[in-house]
Amino acid sequence: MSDQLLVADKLTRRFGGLSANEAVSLTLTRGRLHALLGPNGAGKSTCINMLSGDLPPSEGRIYYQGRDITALDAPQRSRVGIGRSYQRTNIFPGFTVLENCRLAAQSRHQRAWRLFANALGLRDTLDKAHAVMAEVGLEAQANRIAGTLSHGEQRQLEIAMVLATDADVLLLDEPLAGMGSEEASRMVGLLDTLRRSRAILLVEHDMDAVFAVADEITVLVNGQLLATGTPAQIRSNHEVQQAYLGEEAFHA
Ligand SMILES: Nc1ncnc2c1ncn2[C@@H]1O[C@H](COP(=O)(O)OP(=O)(O)OP(=O)(O)O)[C@@H](O)[C@H]1O
Repeated sequence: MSDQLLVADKLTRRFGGLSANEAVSLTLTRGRLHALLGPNGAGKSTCINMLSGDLPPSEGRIYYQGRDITALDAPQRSRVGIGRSYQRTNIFPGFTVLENCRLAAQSRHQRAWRLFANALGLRDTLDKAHAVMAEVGLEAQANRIAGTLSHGEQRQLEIAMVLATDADVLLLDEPLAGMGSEEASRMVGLLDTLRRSRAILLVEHDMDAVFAVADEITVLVNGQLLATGTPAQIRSNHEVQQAYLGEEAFHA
């Protein structure tokens, strides 16, 4: 089905004797935000690293729009349409917001860029940069040096840079980390909008945000998939409640 953009089929990743992910399967669908939850060390980063191509799986396959992309590395996956953000902000702090977005736009079209380095190519990346700045709400900051933005704006910029690569699968690793409540609710609003035309995988510790924005939630514990379901199903799942004993989000 064309709306199923990314399918992870029984992904396993071992580090020596440890199974950081054991036969984890999940599907990312256009128009839906899928959150990945789990206590520290559950295997969330390992999972996102396998989907982004930063870490090869020990076993299992990954499909993008039906095509097996397991063998593609991270830059190749970025070019087919899978973008990721990292736990730590990953921008060029000495460049302006606009320049950061243009560099990201160029990275997707690297080959075309070299062959056709002409005015049209420059215009295309400039147009793309303006479009993504507008989409995340940073248009007014276009000429600011990225390193002088607030923490929340830097995370917005990082997402703009992922969008500039034309990604339709967004793998977002803790985009709310370190944010105050106002910045966090702005980011939740942004995720809500971005999800409409893309598929999003969200790794996030902020439970309120996850339950507010997710269409579907997968819970990992010790590298194993404990449950997948709607927020309401996950909240009332007894095994999940046990894994998160004491967490308010599961006792509402
Ligand atoms: N490169 C590595 N080498 C060895 N062990 C690793 C490596 N990366 C992760 N692990 C181990 O795999 C398990 C899962 O780690 P992972 O970082 O994926 O969990 P996580 O759910 O993202 O945790 P957190 O919420 O703390 O970020 C942990 O036991 C971790 O120590």
